[in-house]
Amino acid sequence: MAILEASHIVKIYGDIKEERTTQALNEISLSINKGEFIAIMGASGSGKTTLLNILSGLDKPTSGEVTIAGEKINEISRNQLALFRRQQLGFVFQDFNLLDSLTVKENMMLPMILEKKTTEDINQKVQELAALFGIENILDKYPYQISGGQQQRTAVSRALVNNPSIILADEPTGNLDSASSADIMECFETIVENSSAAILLVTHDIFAASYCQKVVFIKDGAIHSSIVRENSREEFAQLIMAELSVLGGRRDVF
Ligand SMILES: Nc1ncnc2c1ncn2[C@@H]1O[C@H](COP(=O)(O)OP(=O)(O)OP(=O)(O)O)[C@@H](O)[C@H]1O
Repeated sequence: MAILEASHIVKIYGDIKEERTTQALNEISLSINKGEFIAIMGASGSGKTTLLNILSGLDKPTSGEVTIAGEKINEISRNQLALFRRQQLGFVFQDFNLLDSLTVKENMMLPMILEKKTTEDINQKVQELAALFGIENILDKYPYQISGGQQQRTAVSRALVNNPSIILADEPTGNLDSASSADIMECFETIVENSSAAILLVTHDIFAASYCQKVVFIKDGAIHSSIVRENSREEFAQLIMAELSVLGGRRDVF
């Protein structure tokens, strides 16, 4: 069942009357099923961030439609959209986006407090996710007292507290060393195995993308191709690398 459906998304930045426009997305259609784990790759400027912003309701498309969990997000009012995003979507960012003045536990609690969950439910969820991602012993620490990998595991846990239908991750391994990157990608694998949440990540990192079940390549704002993982992660990484070289663009920006 599709949890996210994007159809014919077009995004044009700028003032059409002044003729200073950039077409960032050109007729992108994409469907993500429950429990799917997908990466989007493409050269710098190909439209990845624009697409993620539109899929998450942060920005509106010039034309086209996004449906998440059966709701057309373009038709949801501003106030309702904030609520919808908190209930249906989980976000993970490159720079973790934790609140510095709150502990790990408090960072995880915040989205549940905003949802007015009971203290019992909140504590239970924190314990459950902390155990799943191995952060039980740092729950009372502040972000500056823990490593980047631990901060990202906290951010992944926070993204999951309200049981979202889909997790959107923007370069989640961008600020991590290779060991912590592997760690976070394994956390995502755990999510896919243990819940029905789908995961969509945007990345330049072949290693991170190789953990996914499918990689969609975009070029000049349109879907260029997609490949599905069938065998080992190492073999999939080779396939991704080959596809990126066909895609063209500067290698150093992937
Ligand atoms: N707010 C904006 N106003 C005008 N043009 C924009 C805006 N945001 C992005 N663009 C343009 O739209 C195109 C797609 O940009 P986008 O940021 O989505 O690419 P990207 O694939 O995420 O790049 P990167 O990998 O470097 O983050 C680019 O040509 C960019 O210059």
